[in-house]
Amino acid sequence: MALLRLEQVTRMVELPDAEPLHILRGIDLEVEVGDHVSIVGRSGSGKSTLLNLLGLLDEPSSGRLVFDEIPLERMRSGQRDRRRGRDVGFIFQQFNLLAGRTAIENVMTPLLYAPPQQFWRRRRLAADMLDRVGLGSRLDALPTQLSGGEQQRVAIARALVRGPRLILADEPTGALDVETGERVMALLDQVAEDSGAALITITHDRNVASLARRHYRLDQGVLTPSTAEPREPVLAGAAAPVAARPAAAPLGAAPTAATPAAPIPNPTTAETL
Ligand SMILES: Nc1ncnc2c1ncn2[C@@H]1O[C@H](COP(=O)(O)OP(=O)(O)OP(=O)(O)O)[C@@H](O)[C@H]1O
Repeated sequence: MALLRLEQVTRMVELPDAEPLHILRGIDLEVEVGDHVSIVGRSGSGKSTLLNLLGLLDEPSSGRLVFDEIPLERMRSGQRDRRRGRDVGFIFQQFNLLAGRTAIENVMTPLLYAPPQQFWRRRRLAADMLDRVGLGSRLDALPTQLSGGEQQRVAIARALVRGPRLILADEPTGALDVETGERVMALLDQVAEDSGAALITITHDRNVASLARRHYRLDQGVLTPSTAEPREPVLAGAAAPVAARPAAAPLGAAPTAATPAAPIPNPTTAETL
């Protein structure tokens, strides 16, 4: 089933005393439930602009965007905000964790609208999610006490705690070294798949892109399907090459056949919080 469909979507901005700037041109994209899509593009190709549309943060200048069978133009802004809060999880290059808040407090943030009496339930959901990304023993660590890879795993837990149907990862490994980035990406791919979420990874890193099942290239606002580019050779001392779906076990709590995954918080449960 198509979770997200873009049909001939454009995005244009009017500039004072200049020609309009056509940032996105006739974008067609369909993302299924459980899909993993990579979008690769150079700086200035329109990636952030596209991400804002995919995340229901912005509207197309023309064309149609349909989320979960509902055309964007038929959603009122409050409905769109609720959809975004409930169904879309964002992961950014710079983690964007709240300084001075512990790992578990950060992961609980998307659940904060819940009534105060549900505090322990929210805490349990957040703790389960942190356990799932291998940080079950670091619940009370502050961001400054965590490595870059660990901070990104907290950000992944935060993005997934409400059981979103779509995860948008914008250069998710951009602030990490090659080895840590590959392991974090493998984990993200795995938890997204386990929770049945669609994952769209926007990146300039072809190794990160190679994990996706479908590949696109964005060039001057034009999106075209592409094949996976060959992976970069791995430098001496860096991580061993990973397969298309590498095991994330070294991170700690990733599932294996012998040790099944901790349950992903049930979206419907999280939704009712
Ligand atoms: N509101 C705006 N007004 C004017 N120009 C804009 C606006 N938004 C984006 N642009 C321009 O549109 C182009 C695409 O911007 P966008 O931020 O989407 O690129 P990007 O691929 O995300 O780049 P990067 O990888 O460097 O972040 C850029 O040339 C940018 O300067």
